[in-house]
Amino acid sequence: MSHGQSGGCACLPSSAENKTPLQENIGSLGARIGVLAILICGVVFLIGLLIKTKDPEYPDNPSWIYMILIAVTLAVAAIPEGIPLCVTISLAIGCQEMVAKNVQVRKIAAVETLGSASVICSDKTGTLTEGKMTMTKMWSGGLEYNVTGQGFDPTKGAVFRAGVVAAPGSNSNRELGVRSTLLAALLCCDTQLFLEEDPSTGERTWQYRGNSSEAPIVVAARKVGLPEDIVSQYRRILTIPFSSSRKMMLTVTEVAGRTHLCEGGMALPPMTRSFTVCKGAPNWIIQNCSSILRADGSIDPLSEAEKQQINTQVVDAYSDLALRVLAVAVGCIQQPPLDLESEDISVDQKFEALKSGLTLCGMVASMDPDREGVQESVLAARGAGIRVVMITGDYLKTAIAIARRVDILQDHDSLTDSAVDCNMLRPAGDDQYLCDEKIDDMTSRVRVFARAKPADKLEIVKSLQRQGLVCAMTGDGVNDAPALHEARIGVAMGLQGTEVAKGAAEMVLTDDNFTSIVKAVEKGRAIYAGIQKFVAFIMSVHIAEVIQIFFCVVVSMPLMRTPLQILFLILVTDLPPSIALGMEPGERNILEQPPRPKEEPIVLGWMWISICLNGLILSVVIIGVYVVSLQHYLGVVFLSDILEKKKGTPSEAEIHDIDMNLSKARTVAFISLVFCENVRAYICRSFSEPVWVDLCTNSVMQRAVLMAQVAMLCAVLIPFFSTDILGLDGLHIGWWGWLFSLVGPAATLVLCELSKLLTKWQMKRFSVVV
Ligand SMILES: Nc1ncnc2c1ncn2[C@@H]1O[C@H](COP(=O)(O)OP(=O)(O)OP(=O)(O)O)[C@@H](O)[C@H]1O
Ligand code: NA
Repeated sequence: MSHGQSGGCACLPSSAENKTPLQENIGSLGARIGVLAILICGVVFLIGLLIKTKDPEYPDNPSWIYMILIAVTLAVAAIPEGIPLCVTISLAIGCQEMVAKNVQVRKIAAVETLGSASVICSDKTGTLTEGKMTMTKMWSGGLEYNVTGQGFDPTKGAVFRAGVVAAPGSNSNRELGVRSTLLAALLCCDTQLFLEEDPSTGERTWQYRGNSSEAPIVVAARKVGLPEDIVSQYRRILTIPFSSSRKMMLTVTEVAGRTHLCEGGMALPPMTRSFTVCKGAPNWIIQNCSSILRADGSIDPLSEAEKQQINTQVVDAYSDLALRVLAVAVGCIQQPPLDLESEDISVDQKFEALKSGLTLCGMVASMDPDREGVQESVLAARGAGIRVVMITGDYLKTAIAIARRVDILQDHDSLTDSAVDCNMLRPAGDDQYLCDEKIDDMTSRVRVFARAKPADKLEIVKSLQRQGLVCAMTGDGVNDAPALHEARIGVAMGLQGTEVAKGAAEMVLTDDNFTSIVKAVEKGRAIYAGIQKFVAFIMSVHIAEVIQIFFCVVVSMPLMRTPLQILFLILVTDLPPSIALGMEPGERNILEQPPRPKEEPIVLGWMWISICLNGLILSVVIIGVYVVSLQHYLGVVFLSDILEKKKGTPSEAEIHDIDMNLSKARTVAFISLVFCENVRAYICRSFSEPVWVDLCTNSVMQRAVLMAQVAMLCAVLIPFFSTDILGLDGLHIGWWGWLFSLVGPAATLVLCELSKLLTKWQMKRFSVVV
């Protein structure tokens, strides 16, 4: 957790929101279809004029008026008005469903970007691990100790000398090194323990308020019987808070009048007025120490050789056990080197003046269990072709040990290639990063970045995205905001995160859990796949409409539908199944496929073929139904024959009859098309799998089809609405009409299912090319 200062880099670039790839995709698709539609309209208009097409209902009107009407109909048929609407609905519903997966989406477009994530950069503490640390080992004066007990319960557990069998009932709680280290550490903590009562069960559990690294210290201090009300017994003069870039915390406490640090603790030299404690990253603290506290209470100079030895035998050894190690160093001050309480002196100056020449008092090591399911999620992400990268403030060896436990690093990984200390990114010192090529080389293979500062995250995410990867990046602190903003998918922590981090992020994990990210990616992929499915579904019906109008004009048949009927089909009967397609649960192997390339268009080559094929099948089927119906009700099919008939029968009633029969034929074609579309909605649930696989797994689809049927019945049966507004007449088509309209869906089912064989083959060829 990087609750750092709100310093320099926390300012956010205030650039306008970028469009997501999907929105760009849909936009350019729409533009292309628009151009195509205008071209087709023009061609059809000219053909119609050339062959002098006439309106069968108003044969006296000039041809060009009728052709304008047809051009409008064509435009309505060609432009897929439903797609942007369905995309918006699908994304909104996706956002809703993500909430149930503990993911709050702040920017709606992130839902689909998620599906293309190719790298997840995750924090360690609290995201991959539980962030509930328990001290299991400590070290002081050359002696090693084990700490027993579990969780934050300070009433059970004690400290025991490691490797020594203690007499029954005895422990090391009263040893000088143990008490001095824990009390000193406690003086440098701002964390409290309390009992929390579960309102439903009444069960009381110990919890902490404050910093997760400090909680185990407070717990252990109570286990050895150090005072609980430390604040009232020791007055703190100065606090230099922990920061993610300093990785240390320092406090100065007033100790005037005391001879010992605490009961059973180290002796304080005479005249000591204040007491400095610095706790934090061991390597840096040990470097700053000049002396060491021995087990008998004496203080000896600390040689470079001994520092080396402590680093390898204690710090590295504990870290290899996946423990987080904090060193505790102390200093007894008679006369402070500067005015500690002055506000004119900066925190950094005070820190510089106080941090050196300290005495190494001891080391505490805490264990942080992995979150449940993290390992499975890491493996799932890997199976899905997504790289998981750990970026942690912790020590390299601890980071490696935990990365191995959760399978971010695997046995065969070479450590020099896959795990680095972030100092490697800036070997020349702070803020002087390597050149882009060198950083890219490093980020292309490294999966564990240790001792990271917030600014490192920004460099890493920039580098990954330079390599064309779509990066999800977690963060919680104010200083993480620039990295979250830069990442295609910034992920803030809901529990531990600051408001600034949430503000910069695309989404917020309400449970801070890594597994939620992977679930969200899976969902994102399903939503994207759903969008592809309804785009294909909607596009093919438009293609069918265009072909059908084109055909009617060219062979000189009365048009099958009015613009209003087409709009009703697209926006009323077709809409619910389209939305249901967008809510498809996602095919089973969705996490076994590689992430889609960033630039990939929403409609792929093989999809175009499938769309056109479906459109063609639909138009052949529906034209067939229409022609047979015309023949059935009117006895003729072509425009010229109808006009001929009208001329031959001067009686008003007979002319009305001809118009009625034409309307009946259109109604049968309309009903049949709605049936076809409902069958196709099920067929379109998969591009390659047969329709009967998982037929009923999308319950929304059943309801959507029901809605479409009801809408269709309303359109053809409600007297005034159907006849006078839509120009349909379901009341008079007779049983022949209803039965015959079922031929359409049956033929569609067979033909579209057969076309999947071709699509399957096309898909395979496509994936070989990619
Ligand atoms: N309260 C604290 N006092 C002193 N030092 C601390 C404290 N908390 C953490 N540290 C030191 O800082 C390091 C962690 O730094 P940082 O907060 O940047 O990482 P983190 O956010 O806890 O870990 P992660 O990035 O994995 O979530 C620890 O390894 C420890 O050495
Ligand atoms: Na972002």
